[in-house]
Amino acid sequence: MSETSPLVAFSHVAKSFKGGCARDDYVRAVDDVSFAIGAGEFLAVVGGSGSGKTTLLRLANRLIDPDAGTITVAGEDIAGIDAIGLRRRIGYVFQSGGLFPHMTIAANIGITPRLLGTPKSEIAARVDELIDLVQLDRAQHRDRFPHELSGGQRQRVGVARALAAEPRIVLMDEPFGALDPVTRDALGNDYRALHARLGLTTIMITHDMTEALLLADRVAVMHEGRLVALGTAKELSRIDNPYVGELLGTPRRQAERLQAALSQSTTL
Ligand SMILES: Nc1ncnc2c1ncn2[C@@H]1O[C@H](COP(=O)(O)OP(=O)(O)OP(=O)(O)O)[C@@H](O)[C@H]1O
Repeated sequence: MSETSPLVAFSHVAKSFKGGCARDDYVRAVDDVSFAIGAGEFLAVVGGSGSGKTTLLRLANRLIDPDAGTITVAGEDIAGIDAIGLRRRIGYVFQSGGLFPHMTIAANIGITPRLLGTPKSEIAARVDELIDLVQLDRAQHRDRFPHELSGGQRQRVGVARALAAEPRIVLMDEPFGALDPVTRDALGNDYRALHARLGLTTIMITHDMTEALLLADRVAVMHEGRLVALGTAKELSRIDNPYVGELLGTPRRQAERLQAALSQSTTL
């Protein structure tokens, strides 16, 4: 990662929403958040429900605009970039896949190139390439509808669709959250390999600290709208923050228990 030219940078970013019972109540969804990530980096964002993770992603591709602060992509303030153009440069993978139910898998994957006016024959070739890339079966899956696929297959389609316009940056909102642990693990590892192979820069939200530590280069911890920690697994383990300690406790205990169980079974 280059310290001098981050690919995505947040500087004192804040976003509040009207909420609560009283007319003037505001929820500080994102509160004075600053961080930068370099090209090729994989950042996981963890934190409890309502801590501001999704708001952070939505700010990064101008689905919403901040009340304060600056967000830059490749050094350019995104406030001055056309929002639709920006979104085409940044892939977005939704938790539920976010596929259009009435469209085939091929049509879902090809939607962005189609909106960009890419010729039909080029779209068809690109769709085939993307189906291969996310390890689906062209013959079996290309012309099916989303409800005819498993949850894991739908998420693979979601990843293919996000990559269709060849973005450098991919934002993922809990992409593997609704999957069984085996599928989740396989998809996480496959995506990590794609991230490296395509030279992507990824920001992925997850509720699972173990997944975050295993997949990401660095982990950002959000708590009540604030970024309370950001670092590698090793760096996080040294941070003196009770919330971070609590989040790291589960993977630590799991690793210890697993180690104990494995050493017991080998001595039997
Ligand atoms: N459009 C909105 N209008 C009003 N309040 C909102 C809006 N979007 C988010 N919020 C509030 O902002 C806070 C942060 O929400 P956000 O969705 O970013 O959290 P999150 O960490 O992604 O949560 P989860 O893990 O449950 O998805 C919450 O209190 C939420 O209710």
